[in-house]
Amino acid sequence: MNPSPNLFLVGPTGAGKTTIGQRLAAHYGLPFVDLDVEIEKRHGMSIASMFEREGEATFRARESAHLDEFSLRQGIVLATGAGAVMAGANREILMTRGAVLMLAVEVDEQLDRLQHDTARPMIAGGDRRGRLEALADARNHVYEEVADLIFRGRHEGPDDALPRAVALLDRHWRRA
Ligand SMILES: Nc1ncnc2c1ncn2[C@@H]1O[C@H](COP(=O)(O)OP(=O)(O)OP(=O)(O)O)[C@@H](O)[C@H]1O
Ligand SMILES: O=C(O)C1=C[C@@H](O)[C@@H](O)[C@H](O)C1
Ligand SMILES: [Mg+2]
Repeated sequence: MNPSPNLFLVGPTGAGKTTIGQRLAAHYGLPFVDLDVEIEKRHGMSIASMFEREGEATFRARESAHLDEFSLRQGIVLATGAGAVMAGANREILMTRGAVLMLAVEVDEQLDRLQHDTARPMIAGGDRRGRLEALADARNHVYEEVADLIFRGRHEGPDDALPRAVALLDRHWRRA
């Protein structure tokens, strides 16, 4: 049972916010919202094209507006984009409108999971490891700051991760 109005997922790219978020929503019988997907649908273009054509600042403004709009719903599982926590206004929304679950993942595991990915502008170009390490240095402490609980990803598939995440949430909600 979920006594929180919403469940927000934060964490680095490739941590599983989309994949595990969808499965958690199905498990708890709640609607799932992926902020990145909603922004793409609303503006009719991929995030990669948005970065290229309109710039990151435009994307960030849309990300904040969408987070504000969707987080006012009750009883949803919402996956944020990996950079959403970097804006103070977004952190305030996340911390006041639901429970925040951080999905944590090591850079080696991110590299493994995203080895075939070409859609993520923040890690496009060369030196993917260097980019992921720099993002981890800048962001991991911020995810931890907003999180009510932290799920640590391992080298396992989503089918094995899901029951561990459910157990963590159930323990948290039993205590709440
Ligand atoms: N244990 C696991 N947990 C989550 N995802 C996994 C796991 N193992 C493999 N994957 C794979 O990792 C890939 C990245 O996951 P996903 O797209 O859910 O990350 P994300 O956190 O939503 O990233 P982004 O912030 O870039 O949207 C997917 O292809 C997913 O199937
Ligand atoms: O790491 C980031 O800042 C981003 C992650 C994705 O989820 C998208 O929100 C976008 O590509 C930006
Ligand atoms: Mg995602």
